[in-house]
Amino acid sequence: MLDVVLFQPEIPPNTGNLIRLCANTGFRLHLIEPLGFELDDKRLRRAGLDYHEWARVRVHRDWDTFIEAVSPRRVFAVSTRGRTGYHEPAYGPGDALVFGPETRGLPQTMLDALPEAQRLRIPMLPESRSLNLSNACAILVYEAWRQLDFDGAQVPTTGSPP
Ligand SMILES: C[S@@+](CC[C@H](N)C(=O)[O-])C[C@H]1O[C@@H](n2cnc3c(N)ncnc32)[C@H](O)[C@@H]1O
Repeated sequence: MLDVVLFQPEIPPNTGNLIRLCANTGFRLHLIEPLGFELDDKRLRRAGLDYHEWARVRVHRDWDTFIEAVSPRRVFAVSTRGRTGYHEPAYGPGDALVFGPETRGLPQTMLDALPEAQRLRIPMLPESRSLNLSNACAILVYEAWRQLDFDGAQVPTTGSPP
């Protein structure tokens, strides 16, 4: 399966949504400190997460610690400053999808360290600023999972009886 990485997330409900997204798709979720909230923040708890939904969440002290612990196959930085459409890569197990903090986005140094093909952008109309973090992440997760034929899921097939 793939790894979703939230780099220094700031807003609890976004992280809450993404804990649930990852629990529902089997993607692993990594949070890179510093976080803009405590993990027991009541705004995070308000997301109503069950115990099992926390099972795939790991917190890392910093970016280097994450790289050392996980050794991702490839890193894809997802950014409004990306140059490659998010639908273009052929995703595979072990790839990491990295998303930036809500107010700042990913550091330019992180983007500069990656080849253009690993800096991904979700199309928007001209003059748009950005999507919400959890929406952007859901788009990427479902594209990657679709490419993996929704591995592990029960997928309804067209024409089957109700
Ligand atoms: C609210 S946005 C950050 C906005 C920040 N000013 C920027 O330009 O990156 C939070 C995160 O969502 C993701 N994101 C939002 N819209 C995106 C888009 N159109 N293409 C790629 N990533 C996007 C990125 O990971 C971004 O760091």
